[in-house]
Amino acid sequence: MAGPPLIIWEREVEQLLLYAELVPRLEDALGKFSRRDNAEVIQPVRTTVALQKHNGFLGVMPTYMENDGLLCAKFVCFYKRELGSALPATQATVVLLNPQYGNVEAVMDGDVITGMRTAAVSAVSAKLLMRPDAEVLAILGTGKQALSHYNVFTEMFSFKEVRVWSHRKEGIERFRQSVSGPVTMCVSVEEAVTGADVIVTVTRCTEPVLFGRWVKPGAHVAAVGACRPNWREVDDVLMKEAVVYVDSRDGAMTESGDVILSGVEVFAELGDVINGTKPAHREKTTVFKSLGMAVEDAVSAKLVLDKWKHRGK
Ligand SMILES: NC(=O)C1=CN([C@@H]2O[C@H](COP(=O)(O)OP(=O)(O)OC[C@H]3O[C@@H](n4cnc5c(N)ncnc54)[C@H](O)[C@@H]3O)[C@@H](O)[C@H]2O)C=CC1
Ligand SMILES: O=C(O)C1=NCCCC1
Repeated sequence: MAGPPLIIWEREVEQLLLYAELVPRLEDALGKFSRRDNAEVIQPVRTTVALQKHNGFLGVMPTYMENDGLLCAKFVCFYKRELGSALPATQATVVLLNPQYGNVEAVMDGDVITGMRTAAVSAVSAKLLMRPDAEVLAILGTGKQALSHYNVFTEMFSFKEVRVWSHRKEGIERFRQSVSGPVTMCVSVEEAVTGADVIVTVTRCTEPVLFGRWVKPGAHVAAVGACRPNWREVDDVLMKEAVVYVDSRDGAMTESGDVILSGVEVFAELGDVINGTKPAHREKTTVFKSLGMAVEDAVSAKLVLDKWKHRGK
C-alpha cells in the first residue's frame, strides 16, 4: 500500500527550482513533445471547463512521458479579471503520480512552477529566435509572469536596457521595487517597444495591446497572455508580418485567438527548432505564441521532487 502523497508548497518549490537546472530539462521536453513519439510523450490539448459565474476557466493538463517514468497533471484556474483587480490571474496545483500503480506521489503548489516554466520557455524561444546582437528587452505587464520573465531573461542574457510598461503606474512602481536590476519605466506601449529587440507580452488583456506598426523588423516577440480562442494580445499586422512559432500546434489552433483570428499559418513548434527539423529565422520578425504545456509542468515537478528527496544530503 502506498503512503499518503508528499505535499510540497510554494516556499519550498521556490527554494528548489533554479533556472539553470530547469531550462535544459524544458528544452529536452519541448524536443520530445515535437517528435510525436507516444513512448516519449502523450499530451492531449488541455481540457477547459468554463466557470461562467466567476468569469474564468479550469484547465486540466495531463501528460504521460513513458521513457521518463513521468505521469502528471496540472489543474490551473485562470480568469478574465476586471481591469485593476487584485485577484490572481491564475492558480495552479500539480499532481505527480506513479505510472505503474496509479497512486499520487506528490501534490505541489503550481504557481511557482507555472511562473518559472513559462518564463523559462519564453527565454528558450529568445535564445533560439532573437538576433544575436539583441540589446533592448521590453516587457508589457507587471504581474507574476512579468517578474519571472524579468528574472530569467536577465539571468540568461545581457540586455543593455529592460523596459517595462503597465496600464497602471502603481504596477510599474511595485515591479521596480521587486526586481534586483535596473528597469526603464514606460508610460505607453509604443514607448516601451519602439526599437526593442525582444518583446514579452504578459498581460491579462483580451484585446490587442501590441501593434505591429511599432515593432522593429527582426524583433522577437514572446506572446504569453491571451490563452483563449477569442482573446487577443497582439494585432493581425504583427501576426502576419512575423514567422510564427508555437509550443504546440494543436494547442495554438484550439486556444490562441492571436493565431486563430489572424488566420496565420504556424511555421513551427519550438521543439522542431530544438530537434533541428525546422529553421530558426533569427533575421526575420518572429512571434513565439506560448500557451503552456503539461510536459513543462511534469519535468518541473519532477525536478522539484528529486531535489526535495535529496535536500540536505
Ligand atoms: N502561456 C502560458 O503558459 C501562460 C500564460 N499565462 C497568462 O499570462 C498572463 C499574465 O499572467 P500573470 O502575470 O499571472 O497575471 P497577473 O495578474 O499577475 O498580471 C497581469 C498583468 O496584466 C496587466 N493587465 C490587466 N489587464 C490589462 C489590460 N486590459 N490591458 C493591459 N494590461 C492589463 C496587469 O496590470 C498586470 O500587469 C495572463 O493572461 C495569463 O493567463 C499565465 C500562465 C501561463
Ligand atoms: O499553461 C498554463 O499553466 C496556463 N496557460 C494559459 C493560461 C493559464 C495557465
